[in-house]
Amino acid sequence: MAETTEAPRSVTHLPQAMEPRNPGMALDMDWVLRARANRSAIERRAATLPGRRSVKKDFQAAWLARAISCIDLTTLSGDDTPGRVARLCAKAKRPVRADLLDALGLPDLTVGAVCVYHDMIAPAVAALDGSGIPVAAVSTGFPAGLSPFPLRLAEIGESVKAGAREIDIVISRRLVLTGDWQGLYDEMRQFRAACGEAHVKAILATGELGTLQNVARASLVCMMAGADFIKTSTGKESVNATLPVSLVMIRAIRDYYEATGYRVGYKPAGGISKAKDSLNYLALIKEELGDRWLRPDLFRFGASSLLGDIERQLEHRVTGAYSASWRHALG
Ligand SMILES: O=C[C@H](O)COP(=O)(O)O
Repeated sequence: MAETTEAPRSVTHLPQAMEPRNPGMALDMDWVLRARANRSAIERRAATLPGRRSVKKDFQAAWLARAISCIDLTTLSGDDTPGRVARLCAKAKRPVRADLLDALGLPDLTVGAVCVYHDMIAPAVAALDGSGIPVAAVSTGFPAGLSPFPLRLAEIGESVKAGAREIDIVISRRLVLTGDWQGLYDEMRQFRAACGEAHVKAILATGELGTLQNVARASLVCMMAGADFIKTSTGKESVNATLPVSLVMIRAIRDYYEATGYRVGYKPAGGISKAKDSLNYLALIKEELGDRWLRPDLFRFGASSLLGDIERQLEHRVTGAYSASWRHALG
């Protein structure tokens, strides 16, 4: 089994994004229709990743810290309250106990963002004030994206006004399922325009797109329409982030970068709850896209419970014992 032999370069205090924003381009239908995905080859490659790559024990804590810095710490529940969001934000600012960081020789760190529904933006912005951690809001009739189009655009505007610096939109899956690439492009263009300065993550809901070829094409169309990030899932589909889907999406990101010079970010989301899984995703990104993408301006995990497991693993490295998972609620 190959091991990644290096520590991640600088765990925290990562330089702020200097990346020029993807402006998008005209819809290139030939390119979209050329995009294919060979399911069996992709599944084979994804299946061998965990066996081929492992992070050397000495560097595991640093890689787990890197994973934390890339988490969009998320709560998307009908019973969210300002109190729960404030507790989540406290965790976002101090995701790992100071004594553990000291023992592991890790500097202070925070998560990448806090991700909430519209009504929870204000309490999140208040709780994160002065921390530099952005609030991301899910939008456009999340999770199904089937509310009237003008309302979906208005929702984006309201969330930006409320202080969200990142907007996670859901695409209309039917546009993909019917091959209406122009319709998807136009929709995404308008979502991007409504976001203004806020960065836009396009949620493809890959578990509902039918084929990996559709995932590849939808990824390209959203990037052509100006997505800053492409994101797998809402977390509410029956199949959410997977390694094969990720391989398809990050190869689309690589193709887009090679053709345009613009780096688009990647966010796997939904069902990523184990520290070990987060290391597999980081290894995949490192192999396919390189180190530049292993920073929070270009990579995020959408996750509600991953942080808790990472903290348990870090604690285990210090104390030799695992604590009960209930001690790591909220994250
Ligand atoms: O975008 C984030 C997802 O909704 C979180 O999903 P999860 O609760 O399965 O971690």
